[in-house]
Amino acid sequence: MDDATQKAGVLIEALGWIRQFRDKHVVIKLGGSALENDETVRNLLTDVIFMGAVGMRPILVHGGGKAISQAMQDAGIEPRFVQGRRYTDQKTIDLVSEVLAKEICGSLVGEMRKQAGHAMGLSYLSQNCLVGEKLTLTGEKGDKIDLGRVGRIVDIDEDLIRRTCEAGIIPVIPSIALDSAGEKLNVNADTAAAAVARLLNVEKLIFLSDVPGIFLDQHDPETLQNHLDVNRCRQLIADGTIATGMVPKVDAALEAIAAGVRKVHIVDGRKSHSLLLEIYSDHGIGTEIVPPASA
Ligand SMILES: Nc1ncnc2c1ncn2[C@@H]1O[C@H](COP(=O)(O)OP(=O)(O)O)[C@@H](O)[C@H]1O
Ligand SMILES: CC(=O)N[C@@H](CCC(=O)OP(=O)(O)O)C(=O)O
Repeated sequence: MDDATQKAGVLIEALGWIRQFRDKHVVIKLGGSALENDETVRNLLTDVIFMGAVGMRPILVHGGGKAISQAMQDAGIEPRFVQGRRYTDQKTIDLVSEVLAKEICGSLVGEMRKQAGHAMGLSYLSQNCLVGEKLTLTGEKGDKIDLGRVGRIVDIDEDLIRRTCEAGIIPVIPSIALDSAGEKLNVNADTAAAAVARLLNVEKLIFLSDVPGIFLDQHDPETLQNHLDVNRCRQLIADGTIATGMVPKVDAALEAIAAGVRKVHIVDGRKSHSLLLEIYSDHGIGTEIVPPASA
């Protein structure tokens, strides 16, 4: 096949998927290592702009845990985590807000505008869309653990997010919520993305991570799982195959699916144009998590 025919083939393959996903909302969680490299971020944002340009309605929810830890260390504060959540006192929530809502959200919106995309930050700085309440964890002995200004999402401004998408603008949402008193809460970005996906009842939720997907054996690339249903995921968490940072991601995925989200993908954010390959080609590249066969 010559080069031109091959290029046309790629476009024609994409056509079916473009039709299928027209007007469908998709939540993309950007965080962790995927945010560390400028070129990676630029490529990912090009993909997001492409999705919007062909009629899909992407919504970006982002974290930035590594940048927050760096800012804390620069300020002489040692980061401390309990069950994967950052202990967040008043000084820390000020730093978290500065890094997530001002620096990272601002630069993602700026980069998309530079690439002629239409994007807008939705945060407490201008238009808040995440409503939260304080999260208290339970320790191994049933004791209550107070993490300060750490929260969980209880509601979203669905109308604001939908209106933004309908205007052809890509919402960019940092994982900070406001409580009923208007005070800021630090929310884990995986759970924030899953809550937005759940409450908007979107077609897809995509987690961009620093691995190609879920492995049965992380040391053996041949064991990458392309397709897992919810029951298999539960088994893999119970037997320890899915561990560490992947647990909250998969837990959040299972919650989103239970609430009606049709598919969750875990994709390698470091791989160039991973979003386009996952959505617009016949063979996705990461792991897709789907409802149980009988559902
Ligand atoms: N079965 C598994 N398959 C793939 N990754 C796994 C698995 N179990 C644990 N992990 C770990 O989960 C990590 C991803 O979680 P995390 O570091 O929180 O992601 P991110 O920072 O990209 O959001 C991987 O780097 C990997 O070390
Ligand atoms: C409560 C809590 O832990 N919040 C996270 C929010 C950022 C985040 O989740 O960022 P990543 O997606 O890059 O890990 C934190 O402070 O690190």
